[in-house]
Amino acid sequence: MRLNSFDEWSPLQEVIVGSAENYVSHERELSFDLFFHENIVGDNAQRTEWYYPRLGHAAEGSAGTSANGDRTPIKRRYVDELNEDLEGMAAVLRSLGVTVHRPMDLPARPAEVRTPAWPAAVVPPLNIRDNTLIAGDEIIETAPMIRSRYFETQLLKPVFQRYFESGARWSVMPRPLMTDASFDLSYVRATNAGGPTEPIEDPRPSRYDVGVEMMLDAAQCLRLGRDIVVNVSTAHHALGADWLERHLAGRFRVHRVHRLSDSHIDSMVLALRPGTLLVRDAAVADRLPAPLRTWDLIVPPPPTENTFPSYDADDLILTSPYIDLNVLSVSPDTVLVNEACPGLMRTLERHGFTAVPVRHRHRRLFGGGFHCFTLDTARAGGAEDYLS
Ligand SMILES: NC(=[NH2+])NCCC[C@H](N)C(=O)O
Repeated sequence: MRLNSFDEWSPLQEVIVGSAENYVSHERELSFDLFFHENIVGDNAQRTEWYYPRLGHAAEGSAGTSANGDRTPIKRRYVDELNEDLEGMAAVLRSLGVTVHRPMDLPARPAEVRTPAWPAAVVPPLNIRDNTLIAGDEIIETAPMIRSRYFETQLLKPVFQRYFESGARWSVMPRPLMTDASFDLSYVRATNAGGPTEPIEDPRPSRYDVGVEMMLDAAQCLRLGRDIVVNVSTAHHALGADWLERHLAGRFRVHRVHRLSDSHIDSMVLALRPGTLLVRDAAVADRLPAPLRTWDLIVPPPPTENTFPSYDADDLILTSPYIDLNVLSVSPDTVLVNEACPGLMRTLERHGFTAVPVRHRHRRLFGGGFHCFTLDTARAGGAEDYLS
């Protein structure tokens, strides 16, 4: 087990696939609403066609959310089917010769954690891409932005420890106190002004307020050998990018992009091989560092509503319909794609890729696709310079 992962496309040797065991509810409180509100506003408010309104009573829940959060239950059928799909994904990866690791499962009893500033529920380690950046031979646990995900990387410890024992570096970005005042609310308030979703409640004062803190998800990053593109939309993201830049100085070049999306960029742009980007829209390239603007762009057909299961009014939709752009490359010419997206598969095949269809039904309910719920820990590529 040697940790080595510098890019998103070179031959995949080892990967962690997330777990949704005992995913019983979403906890609605400021940090959750802020993150998914941003997403739900539509990933980037400048493009109204990317709006997708929050559904059901849960939408009203954010106005009256208690300090400990409002637990919005998730139907057991969805969780069971998601776990079936995760097992199916793992089986496909193994059939392609990839070593698959899994996190510890969340126990069945409702877990709760407490910090000096707040208590929170604990959600399973599903979208493991979000809270850990693998930068070459280093595990970097990023500074979380959602209270119910604060200790999520603890469930990955057995895997991380084995990589560390094999020589990996292992760092943790400073953990935020994550009081309401830790968040820069200006962006989400500006993008919501008069928009279709409810405003974020005023932050509650706390004795632990220290001002805006660094909070940055690894899914805001795109890894390209010795270069890492980082999306920054808020002051708390910018502080996280400052830490990353300082920590990686001399090993990686960090390139900031401004508000490419509200936070995560892996359903906006992915690099499928050197010189080729999969993008939601050709205009995305204009927001990227100059060397990437000359790369070939693959723009799949826009998603259609019948691509997704129909849901009830009380089911919380957590992603845009563009979530299936969130593919996973197992090599520079082979990509795992949601089997419900024949248009995307055909588009990739026209560009010379092998598209491997994999079932993943409820990606909109759990906030992520194939790239989100995997963490590629060993690929063949190295710290190449793809941007010169
Ligand atoms: N690593 C992740 N969880 N990425 C998911 C990004 C989903 C994106 N906000 C969308 O709504 O399409």
